[in-house]
Parts: sequence; structure tokens; C-alpha cells
Amino acid sequence: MRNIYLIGHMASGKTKVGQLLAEMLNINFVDTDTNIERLFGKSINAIFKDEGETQFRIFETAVLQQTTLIDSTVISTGGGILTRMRNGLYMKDFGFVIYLKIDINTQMTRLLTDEELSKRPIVKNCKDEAELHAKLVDLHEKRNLTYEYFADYTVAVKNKSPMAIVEEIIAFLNNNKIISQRDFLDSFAGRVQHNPYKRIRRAKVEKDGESSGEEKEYQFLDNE
Ligand SMILES: Nc1ncnc2c1ncn2[C@@H]1O[C@H](COP(=O)(O)OP(=O)(O)OP(=O)(O)O)[C@@H](O)[C@H]1O
Ligand SMILES: O=C(O)C1=C[C@@H](O)[C@@H](O)[C@H](O)C1
Ligand SMILES: [Mg+2]
Repeated sequence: MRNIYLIGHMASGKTKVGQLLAEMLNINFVDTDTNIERLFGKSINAIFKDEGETQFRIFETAVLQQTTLIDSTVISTGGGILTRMRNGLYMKDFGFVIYLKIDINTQMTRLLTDEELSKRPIVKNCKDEAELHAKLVDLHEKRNLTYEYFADYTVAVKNKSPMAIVEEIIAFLNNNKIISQRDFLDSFAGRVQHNPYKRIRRAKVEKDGESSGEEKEYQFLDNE
């Protein structure tokens, strides 16, 4: 199965819903923000502060590109992923794009806790609610069209629990025959069958360029 990419404004629930969706589908989960932090050994705040937003966007594309090498994975992206058009093209080419659409009031409510605000460099320096509101209006004006342009499916998140959103996404995937039990079994069977690390390989023992008829076993372990 192709990947499922979640896009949308910050605090629309991409991370929260993505984790739950992956759990419900029993497939892997990747969060591009988390992977950027792991790969570059710094928090997103520190990357913005030390290297600037442009460098952060370069890291973000690099991490997104890595997801084109895997499949059957739910990938939650950062709110600004579509500031670069090529990112949208990668997601379209390698997966289905689900847009979690949030209204400004719901977004304000979610961001107005210290923990949520302080980890997002784009809004963390807003000095009061009015400034945060103005910033979000600006971001919606700039970004809404880009989310809409790349979305294969849109879910409005207002007043819905994470589980209700997940159920809506799964219904969309099922209705469009994007996932089926068969897909999962095939993909799982394929990974087991082709996994070079788990396979026991037999090879004829060669002596002086000639096969002795004896067989030798090579076991590749996961942690080698
Ligand atoms: N459907 C929901 N109902 C209520 N709260 C939610 C819902 N979805 C997410 N939240 C909460 O909103 C906050 C932001 O969610 P989350 O971190 O998943 O957003 P995000 O889209 O990943 O943001 P970012 O783009 O900054 O990574 C979290 O506290 C989360 O628990
Ligand atoms: O909306 C944005 O531009 C951002 C959202 C977050 O997911 C992070 O990727 C970062 O804080 C930037
Ligand atoms: Mg997130």
C-alpha cells in the first residue's frame, strides 16, 4: 500500500491522529518533525534559532524524501511542509494525502497552552492572543490553498475526537479501495519473504573453484 500523508496547519492534530491511525491500521508511523529532531540532534526550536527557517525547510525536505523509500506507513508532516511545492509532489507521487482542516478558533484554543505554544517557533513569540490570532489569519491566507491543492481527502476536525477523525479517514480509504485486508497481507508477506536479514541462505561450499556438494548455512541477524 502507498503511504498515507497527513497535512494541515500546526495543531490540527496530524501527530495525534497519525499515531492513532497507524495503530488502528496496524502499520508503521513516522512524524517528519520528530525525525528532523532525531537526525539533526536538535529541537525544532534550536534549529530555527541556530540555523534559521530556510535551513529547517531543507532538512524537512530531506526527511520527507526518505519517506519515499518506504511504503504502508502513516506519515505526519509539519504544518509548513507545503511552503515548498516539491514536498507536495513527493507526497502525491508516493502516497495519499489527507488534509486535517482546522478553523482558527479551534487552533487558537489548542495553541493557547504553554506547552503547545512554546514548541512551535512560528508562533511562540506572539506576545498576546491578538497577535497570535493575526499570525494564524496570515498563515491561513498563505497556506489553505496549498493544502487544498494537494489533498486527496479533507477532514474538518472541529468538535471531533481523534478517534472520530481516524474512523472518517479509514472509511475514505475503504470506500476508495485504497486499503484492504489483502493489501496488508500481501505487503506483510512480501516483507517477510524478501527481508534479506531474516532469511537463512544456503550456499554450496566451493573448494578450488569446484562445488563439493556440501551446503553451508548463512544466517543474517536483524542486528548485524
Ligand atoms: N481531535 C482532537 N481533539 C482534541 N484535541 C486534539 C485533537 N487532535 C489533536 N489534539 C491536541 O491538539 C494538540 C496539537 O496536536 P498535534 O501535536 O497532533 O498537532 P500537529 O498537527 O501535529 O501540529 P504540528 O504541525 O505543530 O506538528 C495536542 O495537544 C493534541 O493532543
Ligand atoms: O507550521 C509550521 O511552519 C511549523 C509547524 C510544525 O509542525 C513544525 O514543523 C515547525 O514548528 C514549523
Ligand atoms: Mg505534529
